[in-house]
Formats: sequence, structure tokens, C-alpha cells
Amino acid sequence: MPAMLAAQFTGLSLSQSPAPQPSFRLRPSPAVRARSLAPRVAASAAAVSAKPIAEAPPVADRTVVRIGLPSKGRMAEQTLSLLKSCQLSVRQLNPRQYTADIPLIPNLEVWFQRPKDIVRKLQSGDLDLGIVGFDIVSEYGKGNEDLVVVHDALEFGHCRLSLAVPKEGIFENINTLEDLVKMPEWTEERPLRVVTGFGYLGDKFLREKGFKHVRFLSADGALESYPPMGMADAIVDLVSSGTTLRENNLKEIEGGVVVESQATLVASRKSLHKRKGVLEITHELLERLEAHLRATTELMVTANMRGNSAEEVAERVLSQTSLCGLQGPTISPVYCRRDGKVDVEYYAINVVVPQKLLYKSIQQLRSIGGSGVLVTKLTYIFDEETPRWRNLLSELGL
Ligand SMILES: Nc1ncnc2c1ncn2[C@@H]1O[C@H](COP(=O)(O)OP(=O)(O)OP(=O)(O)O)[C@@H](O)[C@H]1O
Ligand SMILES: O=P(O)(O)OC[C@H]1O[C@H](OP(=O)(O)OP(=O)(O)O)[C@H](O)[C@@H]1O
Ligand SMILES: [Mg+2]
Repeated sequence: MPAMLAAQFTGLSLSQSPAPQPSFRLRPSPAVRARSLAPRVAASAAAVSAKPIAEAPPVADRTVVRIGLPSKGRMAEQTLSLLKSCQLSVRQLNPRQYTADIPLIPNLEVWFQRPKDIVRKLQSGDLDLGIVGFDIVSEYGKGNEDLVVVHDALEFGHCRLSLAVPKEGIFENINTLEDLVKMPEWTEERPLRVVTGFGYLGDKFLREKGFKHVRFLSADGALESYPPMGMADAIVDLVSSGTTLRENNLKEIEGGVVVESQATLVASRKSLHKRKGVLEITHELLERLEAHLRATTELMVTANMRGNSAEEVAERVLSQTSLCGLQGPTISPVYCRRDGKVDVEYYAINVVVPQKLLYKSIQQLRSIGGSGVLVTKLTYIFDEETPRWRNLLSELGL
């Protein structure tokens, strides 16, 4: 069925909206904390009402832990490949089956679900954990405090939920959200018509930004066709490369980003507290994911260097800015037999360098006499403690 046939006007008018709510945005940062969605999305939860926690079935009636993974769409393959890179290959006996397992974690059951259903099932207590885009967590979680984002930056599925308008016509000189709010065209009789698949977030965002006369049209796909067809004035949709907007003569405007998104690991707070094994499994997943993602930007460089002592070689290596490693280089003697005697003429240097500095590091190594350079990919870099785990425990009051 064409997407537009599935569309329906919700008739939401922002003129009856309550006072503006504080805005929210995911800001991925290296040590972002595990947190509940509540501070950022809870504000209008009452208006659009998440399923009350009290309606969910008790969490204690099953012993196996369940994680929901995207069954289709662009996140599905990348989720499996990230898990595989963490030695957590998912074993699915039949591609049409919705359940699978991860042999390395015996008490964990995998359920393939549509992303929005993962969020719904986390809230209903049918799943304990899930990997899903932050856009979907925010839209379908609606500020439910039971949802806890355990890892907010799994480094795939990057996109933003953004408002866009036509490049031409009455929007030709509209370049900011402020310009759009101030347009005299929008009245109670003729509101700004916005088509979106993100009704909760779209509504909340425009209310907060002071829009008074807005009408939402909900649709599932091909949203960019609505303005050129005259069916909507603006769209609120996901953007990654920006190609679809461009090809349909639409533009984003300053201040129009509703939420930045990428794949996240989400958990049910109740499960973390009450279901046996959930906290332990979450800890292992978090450790592996963090250590793996940390490792993907680094490379291990090994080289040999002639020298009189390890200290003398260390002096030379540490004089180079790109060769300091995580905690300094590891330098070890290379033993060889010369004239029947064990002797040390060379030293082996092991140093972890950022991928983007690899070439510079090799040049620096050569300049101080390094030879036989080997470069190896790393699977994990485990730090002493993962900041996200500490933050999760504090979020849970543990
Ligand atoms: N350009 C993009 N467009 C849409 N989603 C993207 C994009 N880039 C990353 N994503 C992420 O991928 C998730 C799934 O998007 P996708 O469109 O593949 O699946 P779907 O919406 O479930 O499938 P369908 O569009 O067929 O209903 C989004 O919720 C978002 O987190
Ligand atoms: O900025 P871009 O890289 O061009 O990506 C954005 C487009 O991708 C998504 O559509 P999708 O491909 O999922 O098709 P759909 O509309 O059928 O869901 C999204 O809804 C945009 O239309
Ligand atoms: Mg899509």
C-alpha cells in the first residue's frame, strides 16, 4: 500500500498545548553516562502517556534473560556484526525463526523484533535488554523511567531526526526555526502541516519551540514526497546523508534537529533490579562492547630497534609525540645467539597508536631507527573499569 494511503491526520492542534517543556538531545561523548530517559523525555509523558509500569506482568516468572535485536531494516545486519566482533555471534538455526541464542552467554535468549516492538516489549517486561536506535527509544519510550540507556554510542546507525521544509516558494527565505515560527501564514484555520512517523517527538519538539498552530499528519515512509505533492508543509524525518532531502528539493533549517541518534543498548530497570542474571549479563555485554569500540580506533604497532639498553631505546621512542602508547611503549630485548653466546642487539617496541596517526607513527619510528614494522588490529582494549558500568550502578542506586 502506498505510504500516503496509510496516512491520517491526527488533528493535534498545538494551540491547546501546555507550557513549553525543556528540550533534550542526545549528545554522544566518550564517557557518556548510562541514564534513564526521564530527564529528557519525561516532560510530556503524561500527555501522550507511556504504558503504565503497573500494567506490565511480573518480571519474576521466567528464568532466561531476553535481549531484543532488530529483525529487519538497516540496523539488523550491523547489530549482528557488532556482536560478532565482540565474540558474541548470534546462532539462528533458521532465518525465519524469531529466536536465537548466543552460545557464549548460555542464559541469554535472542528475540528478533521490529525496533519499535523492542522498546514496547522492554516496557511490558517481555524483554530485558535491547539494541535499538536512540530515535526509536525516545519515540516509543516516551520518557518511561523503566528504560535505561546502558550504552548510548554503539557507533552505527547514525542519523538525526530533523525538521525540513521546501527550498523554494514561501520557504525560500526561511532558514531557521525562528523564521518558521514567525511566519504569518500559520493560523488556527490554516496550521503548519507537518508529516512525520515520529508523532510523540515531533509534537513535543514543536510545542517546546513555541509553535502555536500545527497539525500533524502521520505516515510511515516516503515522507519527502508530501511537501512536493502539496499534502504537507514540512516533514520531521530521519536524515543521515541528506540525499533524500536534496533529491526532493527540501532543506533542513537551523535549530531544526529534534534528536541525534545512533544505536544504543537499552535495558529495563525493573529487570536489572529483579531478574536473576540480567545485571551480570549486562555487565559482560557492556564490558565487551566498550572494550571493542575503544579498540576499533587504535592499532598495535610492533617494530625492532637497535640499541644499547631498553632505557636508551625508550628515550628515543618517547622523544616522538606519536609513540607514547596508552601508558607508554613496551620495550623488550630480542635475544640472539652470536659466536655461541646469547646477546641482545635489538629491542622490540610495542605501542598502541590511534588509527588516524598510523602513518605519522611509522614515519617517527623510522626516523629513530625502527625497522620490521608490524601493524595489528586490536579486538579489545579493557580499561580498569568501564565508566558506563559505574554510571549504571549509580543510576540503579546500587
Ligand atoms: N537514513 C536513515 N533513515 C532511517 N533510519 C536510519 C537512517 N540511518 C540510520 N537509521 C537508524 O536505523 C533505524 C531503522 O531504520 P530502517 O528504516 O532501516 O528500519 P525500519 O524503519 O524499521 O524499516 P522500514 O523503513 O522498512 O519500516 C532507524 O530507527 C534509525 O535509528
Ligand atoms: O539522509 P538519507 O541518507 O537520504 O536518509 C534518509 C532517508 O532514509 C530513510 O528512509 P528509508 O530508506 O528507511 O525508506 P522509507 O521511507 O521507506 O522508510 C528516512 O526516512 C529518509 O527518507
Ligand atoms: Mg525506514
